[in-house]
Amino acid sequence: MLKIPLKQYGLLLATYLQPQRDRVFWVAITLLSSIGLQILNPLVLRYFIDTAIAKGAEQNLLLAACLFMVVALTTQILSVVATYFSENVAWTATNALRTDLVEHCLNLDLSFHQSRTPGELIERIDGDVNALSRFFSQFTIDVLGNVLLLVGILIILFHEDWRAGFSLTIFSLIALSTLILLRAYAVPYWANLRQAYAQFSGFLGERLAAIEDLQANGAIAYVMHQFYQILQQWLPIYHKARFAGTLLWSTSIGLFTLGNAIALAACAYLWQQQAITLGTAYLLFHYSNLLRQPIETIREELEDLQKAEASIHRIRDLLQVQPQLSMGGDQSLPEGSLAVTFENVWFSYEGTGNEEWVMGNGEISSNSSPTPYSLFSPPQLQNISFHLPAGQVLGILGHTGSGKTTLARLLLRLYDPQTGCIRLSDVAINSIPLADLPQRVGMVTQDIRLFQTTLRNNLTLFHPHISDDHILQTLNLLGLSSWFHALPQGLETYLGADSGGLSAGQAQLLAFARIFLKNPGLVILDEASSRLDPATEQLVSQAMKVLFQNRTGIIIAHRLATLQQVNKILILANGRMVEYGDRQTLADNPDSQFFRLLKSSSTEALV
Ligand SMILES: Nc1ncnc2c1ncn2[C@@H]1O[C@H](COP(=O)(O)OP(=O)(O)OP(=O)(O)O)[C@@H](O)[C@H]1O
Repeated sequence: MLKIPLKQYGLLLATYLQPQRDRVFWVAITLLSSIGLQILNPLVLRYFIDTAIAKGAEQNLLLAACLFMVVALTTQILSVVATYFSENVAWTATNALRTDLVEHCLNLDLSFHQSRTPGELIERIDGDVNALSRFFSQFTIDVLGNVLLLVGILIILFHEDWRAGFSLTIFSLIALSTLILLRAYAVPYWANLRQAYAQFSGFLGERLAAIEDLQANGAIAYVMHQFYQILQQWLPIYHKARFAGTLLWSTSIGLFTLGNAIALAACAYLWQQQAITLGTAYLLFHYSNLLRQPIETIREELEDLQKAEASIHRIRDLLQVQPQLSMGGDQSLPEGSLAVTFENVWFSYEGTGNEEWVMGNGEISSNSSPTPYSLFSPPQLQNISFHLPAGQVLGILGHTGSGKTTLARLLLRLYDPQTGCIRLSDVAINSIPLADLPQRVGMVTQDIRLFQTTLRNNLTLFHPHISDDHILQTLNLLGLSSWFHALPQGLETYLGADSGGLSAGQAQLLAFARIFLKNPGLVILDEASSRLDPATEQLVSQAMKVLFQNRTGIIIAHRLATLQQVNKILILANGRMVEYGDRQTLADNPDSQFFRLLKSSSTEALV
């Protein structure tokens, strides 16, 4: 039963097929013509047989033979053309839908993305859209065309002899309904198999992503053990699905053999009664064969419709999800470095909708994994207030989970605080257009992502207007020029899946260069907690100095050395600001936490 009103199918088809109506028109014309010709050709053959038996004029026989061949050839050509057009229509429509979905997802809030795995979204954008491809290209025309073909054949059969028409009509109805019923029986088995396959892919993907940890911990044997277990569970599911499929296939063969038998019996009877010619007997038999195509196609299309229905449902749900962050106002930030002010800021992830992204039928949407955060946990940031003057650098310290990254996320408006206000040089950040903020605030995260593309694209993030000279100057400034000159193809060097063999420190330097090219007024740096070799550490420290020149900086610090570069210190504990002040003043004050941290002089104390 359809769960989606017909109107919605219509809307979807109209949205994505309207722009290419000319092509759709040609798909319809070619498909319908090829169907018409398929009905016509047996009639030509009957004429040929009957004329030959009646020893008719040779010229007529020749004409009929030529006509038969022309029609057969044209049918083939038409079906190739129809396939070409419909593939084009499907590609264009599904790509347009894919583009809309990708753009939509990329614009959704971080809280949405953090509440689901990338795999889920890939399945929506790729799997579901693929399932719609046939729906776009052929569904309406195919169903309509094949119903017409079926009705056309039956009308001709009735016209030839009502008994043949009647018996083959009953046969068609029984065949169609049996196949649809059997398909319904087979579906759950196929669904189980697909589910098992999805689980297997998920298992494999997760393990491959963690290969370094697995090898380092000697966990390969454990993974292989789980792997065998999954394979063992898979086998019976596969057997059942294959059995159901074979049942469907053999029933279909049996049914159409029965159809042929009915046609042959009708022919024999009518021939005996001298009610039909030999040509007509052939015609009846041929049509009974021809019935197979529309019956099977209609069944397949109905099957596809069911798949498409589930996909449409999920895609519609995804498109209905709207960003919860406001787009911001129309104020602009002053040029140059930016002062940062937090005024009584409270923030909790629980209010952001992380757990509310439940959509529609709940298939993709429900937060299937239990939320790791207690519903009653205290806010992740509590009453944070501080002022960082423009051009100064702030070092944030605090134990794991104390809220350091969260504070940085608020500055980029990846989340909005529930109460309080954040200002950049006296302008409230929610009054600046949301899209403008990343141009003025740059952030280097711990987990630097390099893309599989050229070094230039990785640095400019595909902005074409940044000149090569500017890039080279930046690399030089950050102390990367000797590394750069060792690259085989300079800026065109392709960074592959292993990020071009870059070390964590080098990747960090590239991320600095990215930020430098944007020239923001505030730079937030989530320092890598992993240790760097002394040479790279030196390079990173130098580069940091350059990066913070004439800019306001915020460093989530993990190393004592970094703290020498900062003007202010903020210490967080469980989301609360336990200390804020001038670095030097705090370092000189034996009662301050910072003083104690410095005394302990261990890097572990910082994180
Ligand atoms: N997306 C999220 N949804 C819900 N809670 C979150 C989310 N991200 C972080 N938290 C929680 O918020 C708290 C603060 O996390 P945050 O990442 O800001 O800490 P941190 O000080 O940066 O820690 P670390 O030094 O380990 O990066 C933690 O309790 C964490 O579990």
